[in-house]
Amino acid sequence: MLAAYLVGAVLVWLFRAYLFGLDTYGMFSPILEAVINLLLPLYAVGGLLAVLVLLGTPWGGKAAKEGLQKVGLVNHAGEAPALIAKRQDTDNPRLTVWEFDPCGIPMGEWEDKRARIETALNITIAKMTWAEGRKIIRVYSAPAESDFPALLPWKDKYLSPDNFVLVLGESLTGPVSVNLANIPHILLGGSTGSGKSVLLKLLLMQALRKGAEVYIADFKGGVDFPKVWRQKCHMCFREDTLLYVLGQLVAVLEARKGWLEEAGCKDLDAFNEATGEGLPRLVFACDEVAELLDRTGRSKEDRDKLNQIEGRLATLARLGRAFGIHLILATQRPDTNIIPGQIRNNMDFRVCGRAESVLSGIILNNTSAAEQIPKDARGRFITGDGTVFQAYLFDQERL
Ligand SMILES: Nc1ncnc2c1ncn2[C@@H]1O[C@H](COP(=O)(O)OP(=O)(O)OP(=O)(O)O)[C@@H](O)[C@H]1O
Repeated sequence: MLAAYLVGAVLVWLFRAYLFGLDTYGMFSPILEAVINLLLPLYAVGGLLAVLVLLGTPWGGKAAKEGLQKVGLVNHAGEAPALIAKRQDTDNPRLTVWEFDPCGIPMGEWEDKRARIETALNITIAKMTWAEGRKIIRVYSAPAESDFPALLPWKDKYLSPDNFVLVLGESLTGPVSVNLANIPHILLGGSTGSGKSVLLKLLLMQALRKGAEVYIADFKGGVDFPKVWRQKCHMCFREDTLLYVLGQLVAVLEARKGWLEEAGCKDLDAFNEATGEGLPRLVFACDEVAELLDRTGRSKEDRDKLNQIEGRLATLARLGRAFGIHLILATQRPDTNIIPGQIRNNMDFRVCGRAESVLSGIILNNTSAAEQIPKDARGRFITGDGTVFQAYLFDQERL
């Protein structure tokens, strides 16, 4: 439309004598011609400026700003974020990327108002990230009607060929995975029935298939782990056994430390490559770690034992990465001080299922994150970076 406007202006200017009948105004003709000569270029320049302004404002920018204003995503001055650009995602054509100038609104507030932003923009948000050194907020969206399947059965072809990548499920942006070689420990949270035990086992199954040795603490006598698990994993059914096993893992850590130092290798993979040793990764898992570490009503002797268990877990959490020793801990209890900071702070990959705000705050440092998971969703989780995904459901009898 603007191009037609500009072409029209040029044509009018070229044929001005004919169009305005300049010759017919006698002595006023030169004045009229001068006025037209001045006005038409001004008209063209005005059009050009309009083009430039429109090019700088993406399609729908005004509506997006108004929508966000209406749902209350505003800064102290009452200003809503400005849309800078909107495009199709190059990696995943199903997604649209919205780039906003956040106008000083912190990411936490975007997360808190996620559902309202979805309504305002009529989209389903797949994830939100900072870009360009926190100058821009990128919102990755799918069409509003997009949803996760209620069930995503596990298929063996999903097993990652990469060392030591474990896959968890699928988000709207694609598969969600974690590489234990880079992020060594995983903390899973979720209220009862959220699907965290199934997710924990999904991760352990992949670790086993990749050649890791798996250690499981389970004080319910193994009822949660069918026979096939007990055959393939080292099970700890009692606190004494657990203390002993954790002691062994710390001893392995110390031994590996010496070997790596001697060989001048920075981590387990480098050591295995340099020496051809093939030392396995060791994974320790506990489905209810808050329960395990709870001292309430326990005798002095038991509390001493739990202190030692906690100390050994903390050592593994702090030093395990380089030596290929990993923790995967799950909890459903929203007790802030039961998982000690020195363990929790070293668990960098955090995932939370359906949960109350306190548990969501403990796992993800964001009390409203887990609200994005519908109450009836099973196996639906959100990661620390705000990615929602549906976990693969696998048959735990077929380990
Ligand atoms: N990924 C999934 N997809 C679909 N359904 C799932 C998924 N994971 C779990 N479920 C369903 O949810 C039920 C509860 O799962 P799970 O036992 O893992 O929950 P939980 O959070 O560990 O609860 P609890 O702590 O009480 O054991 C399962 O029996 C299964 O029917």
